[in-house]
Amino acid sequence: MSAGPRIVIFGAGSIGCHVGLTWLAAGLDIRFVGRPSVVQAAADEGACVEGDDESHLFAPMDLVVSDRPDILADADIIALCVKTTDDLEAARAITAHARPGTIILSLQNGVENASRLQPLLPGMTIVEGMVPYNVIRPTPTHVRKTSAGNIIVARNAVLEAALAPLKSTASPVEFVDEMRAVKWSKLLLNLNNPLNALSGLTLHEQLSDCAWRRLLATLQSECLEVMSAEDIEPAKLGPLPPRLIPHFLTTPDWFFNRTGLKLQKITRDARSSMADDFAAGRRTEIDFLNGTVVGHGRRHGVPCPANETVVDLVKHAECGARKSWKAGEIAELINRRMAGGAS
Ligand SMILES: NC(=O)C1=CN([C@@H]2O[C@H](COP(=O)(O)OP(=O)(O)OC[C@H]3O[C@@H](n4cnc5c(N)ncnc54)[C@H](OP(=O)(O)O)[C@@H]3O)[C@@H](O)[C@H]2O)C=CC1
Ligand SMILES: CC(C)(CO)C(=O)C(=O)O
Repeated sequence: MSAGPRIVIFGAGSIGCHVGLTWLAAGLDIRFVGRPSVVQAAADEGACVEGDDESHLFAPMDLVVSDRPDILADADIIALCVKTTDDLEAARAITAHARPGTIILSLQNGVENASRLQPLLPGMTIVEGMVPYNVIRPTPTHVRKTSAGNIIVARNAVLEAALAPLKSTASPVEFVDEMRAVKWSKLLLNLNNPLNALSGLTLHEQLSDCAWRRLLATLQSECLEVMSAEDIEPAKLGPLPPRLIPHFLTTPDWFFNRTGLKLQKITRDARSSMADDFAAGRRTEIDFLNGTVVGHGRRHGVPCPANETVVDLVKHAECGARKSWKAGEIAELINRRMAGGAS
């Protein structure tokens, strides 16, 4: 058992299980709060984490997984891994059980997590993190990393010490001073989440098709305009400066598929986390992704018809309307909105 700080993963889903099991394999003191189905699966089958050419198996006795948030009481760090739509319920449990001053590391997508969480969690120290890669979960406790990248976290001395053992592993965590730039850069990638969900395709199939990439490029161009209006320069997370990515996306399939898809190491079974929400019939994080672009665009007078169209389609789909679209159909709706028509 590790003598380091105790880390409780709140939300044992795709990211929670991937991060928690990877850190457990590195010898960190990890516990999980999850749904009863995850508690049962951990007790029956143990767990498995795959990715970065490694896999780790855990026997039931290696795991502490509970559906009772009272295990938060002796947490030094809580890694918040629920969907942003579940923040309120999570915050209530944390406030009721965790010690004041506990570090809450948000590993959620979205650019405004710290400012949204702080009033929900007064007295706690909120730190933002960013998970650049995709994870799929074939069974409740079997997770697989399905694209490239390592976690980035805002500089924080306690977290840097706690996560130092990861330095020598395949999954080191990078600490940065400018987290806002990192989060907005990730938002550019997450603008694809609704497109992937609405396409019904895997990420590999969808991104192999220039028609979908052109749509993503349009969503990103609007977001980059909004960032300029807000004086945000997105961080360079890969080989390309973020402002060049929309151009790269519109290169021919033969070129993009041999470069972009390969660089990102996107496996054939990856799907966006919003596609998971569609499949489970859950509310999505659209308000915190493309919806953020629309909101900031309105504030700055930057038109965002493509993001507006996609937000509408996802919201309608959440209410039971059509979930599966072709890229050309979405492009047509965007064109109509740009021309001032209804979508
Ligand atoms: N999946 C991915 O590849 C990536 C996801 N992200 C981000 O990470 C965050 C988590 O996403 P992801 O892991 O996909 O989501 P999941 O839905 O897979 O995991 C969240 C888990 O938390 C559970 N949960 C929610 N509230 C509670 C609660 N109060 N008590 C116990 N368990 C709870 C959920 O259960 P239930 O479903 O029953 O509500 C679910 O099992 C999101 O912000 C997402 O955008 C970032 C990068 C990649
Ligand atoms: C890694 C990425 C961008 C994959 O789509 C993601 O963040 C998600 O699925 O939510």
